[in-house]
Amino acid sequence: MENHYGVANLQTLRLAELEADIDKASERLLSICANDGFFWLEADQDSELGKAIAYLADFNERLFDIEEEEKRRYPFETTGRGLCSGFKAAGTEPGAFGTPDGFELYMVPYNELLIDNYPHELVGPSIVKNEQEKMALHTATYHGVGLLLLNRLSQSLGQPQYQHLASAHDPQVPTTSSLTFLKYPDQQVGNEGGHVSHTDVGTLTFLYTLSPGLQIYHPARDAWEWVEPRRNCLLVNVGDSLALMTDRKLRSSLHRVIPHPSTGGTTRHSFAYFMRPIETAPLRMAGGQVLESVEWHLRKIKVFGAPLEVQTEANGVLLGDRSGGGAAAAFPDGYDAETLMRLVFGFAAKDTGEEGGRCITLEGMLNSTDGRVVLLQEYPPPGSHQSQWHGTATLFGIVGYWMQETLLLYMEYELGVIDDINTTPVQPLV
Ligand SMILES: O=C(O)CCC(=O)C(=O)O
Ligand SMILES: [Fe+2]
Repeated sequence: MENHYGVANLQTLRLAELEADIDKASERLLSICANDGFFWLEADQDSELGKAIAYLADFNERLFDIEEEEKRRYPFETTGRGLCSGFKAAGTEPGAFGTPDGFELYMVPYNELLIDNYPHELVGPSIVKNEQEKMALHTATYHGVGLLLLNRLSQSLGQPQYQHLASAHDPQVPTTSSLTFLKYPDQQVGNEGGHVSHTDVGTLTFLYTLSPGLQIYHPARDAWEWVEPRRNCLLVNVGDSLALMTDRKLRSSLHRVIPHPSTGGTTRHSFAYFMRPIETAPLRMAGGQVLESVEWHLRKIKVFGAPLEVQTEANGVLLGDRSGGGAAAAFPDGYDAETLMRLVFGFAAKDTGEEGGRCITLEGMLNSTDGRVVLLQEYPPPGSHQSQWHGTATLFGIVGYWMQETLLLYMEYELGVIDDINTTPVQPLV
């Protein structure tokens, strides 16, 4: 596979300097979260976080050594509540190229590990049950680091409306947070498998992996860039919920996983602590609507995980009577996802006369409470000096599963094959 991607140049923060708040660590944290949305967090090997990473890296390998049959007893769709527990088999959702994804995952929910008197008992393979206490201990360490980062961000953001970030992550209140273990088995180099382009739904993601494959989208360079794994460093990124809680002062960045040219035939492991708000935390959406964090979480996870027949149905909604190609709905000759992205931006850029942002909505695509799902949100206003790619990340973040069909729809609109798409003006962002 031709490797024409550069390497992302991400900044590093040391946990110890954030704890002591020296060398302007809080200010740097805010600036990184507002610009890149991704950074390295370096942990001393003998710190609590260093020990948590070492334990979970080992656990990750052992978890995926067990028979798949045992993991399949805990499908994430029906295990626990809040779609944050259990197993997803490989190849069940669209991957980075629209063909089936190349990873399996297993989620261990925060609530069952750490909330006192939580009514749902932890279920799962015996390895998970047997190591519940250790996992609880290490998850608490991760959560504590997350709270430290949120407190430092509140401090740097200053204004009163941003002082609640830590309390919206109260460690004793139910949340959709989870420890998530991923395995990309037997990666074949080429345009298949991987993990679809997306933004993370939650607050902060703490990812650890020693295998390449992860890419981050760099808006200014209009390019995907590899993340080169680093030992003893967590890759931290801002998720949608934190972007929403800070009125998008922080950036939730687009990323994906594709097979790296050096990994043909090998297995890739990664694991993450997905820190998410308490279930009842209010999140103000782009259009002004306020959703409870759990509702937002369920919507977005359903978009990632919608069953094939629902997607086929949506092809009908999105593309007239085109017979459903499912996740692998073919692009027309000569178009790939990135060409289509450019087409979308071309379209967006042409709208420079608009006041305020625009959002494209499709009614009732998901069974959501208000019957509408925002598919594309473009902001700040076209023509503004600020980046309009941020809005595009929101497009991919929310669309996830539907991304290719949406792009195809845009292209058809752009080429005049269809003459109408439903656009609804939204409040400009401040
Ligand atoms: O496996 C990876 O490196 C990234 C996984 C990821 O982005 C996710 O699970 O949200
Ligand atoms: Fe992610």
